[in-house]
Amino acid sequence: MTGVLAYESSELDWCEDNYKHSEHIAEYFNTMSSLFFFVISPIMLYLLHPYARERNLAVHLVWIMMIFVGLFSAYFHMTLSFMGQMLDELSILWVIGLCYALWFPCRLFPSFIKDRTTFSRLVMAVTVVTTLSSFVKPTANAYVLNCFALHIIYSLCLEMRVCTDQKALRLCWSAVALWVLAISCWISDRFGCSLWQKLNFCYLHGIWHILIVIAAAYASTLIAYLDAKYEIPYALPGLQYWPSDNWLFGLPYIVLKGSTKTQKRC
Ligand SMILES: CCCCCCCC/C=C\CCCCCCCC(=O)N[C@@H](CO)[C@H](O)/C=C/CCCCCCCCCCCCC
Ligand SMILES: [Ca+2]
Ligand SMILES: [Zn+2]
Repeated sequence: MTGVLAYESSELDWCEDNYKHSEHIAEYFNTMSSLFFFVISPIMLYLLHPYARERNLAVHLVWIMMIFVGLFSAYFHMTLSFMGQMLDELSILWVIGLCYALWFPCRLFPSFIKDRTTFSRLVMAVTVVTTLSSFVKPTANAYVLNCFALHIIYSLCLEMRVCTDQKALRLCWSAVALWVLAISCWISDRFGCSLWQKLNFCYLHGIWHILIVIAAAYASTLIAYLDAKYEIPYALPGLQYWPSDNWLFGLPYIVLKGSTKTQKRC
């Protein structure tokens, strides 16, 4: 057991120099940038509360679990332990599973699935199997997770093809652009480390942490907004940005201009 908790017991080691700034923290900047999850998650919990209250309080689990993703990510980069790696990757997998169960559009369900409860059970089964398989070849886990990201983007493209809502389209492009920037940093840190070491700039993985949490905030709000338009149309959902709609950068959230509760569709 102590083996998997030991410092540097993971096969992964990111580009940032180890123990450069602290003898107890393997990758200082990567650890500190994981704390960004603690900043964004409570804000998103607060901003999405009106939508969650109307639609399903389980929506709050997404950003509660993202706090754990940040915690496990910080623990992983602090220790580079195998336990840290698995906690980091499996917590991401379970957040993605939860997002699928909550928000994947009914009209994109496989034909043999008739309702969200059955779909959620299928997602649960896939998540459990993926969790167990992740111990077979742990170095492949990150690539499997990135494949889920590609499927999310593909599903978003299907949804946006029929969307004429300019605010939703802008949010979609912003989310995709942030993801492209984030994944470029992740790949560059993974495969271009010798170049970045020559340039004395080994912080790309830390920058990935900051960009991916914002991309997740954008993408999850967009999917929740499309879901709200379909499932609770009487609540007249709209999109706004915090702290101000007029700022170039802000966190998106859903405003509900109507209120009466009626029967949900799925
Ligand atoms: C219908 C589904 C809607 C889904 C909405 C999006 C839900 C967001 C879910 C997860 C958030 C990702 C959190 C990333 C944590 C990063 C921690 C980390 O750096 N881990 C690395 C090791 O330190 C590890 O190597 C990373 C592995 C890859 C993770 C891939 C995450 C995919 C995130 C998907 C984000 C969607 C963005 C879509 C943009 C249009
Ligand atoms: Ca390192
Ligand atoms: Zn990381």
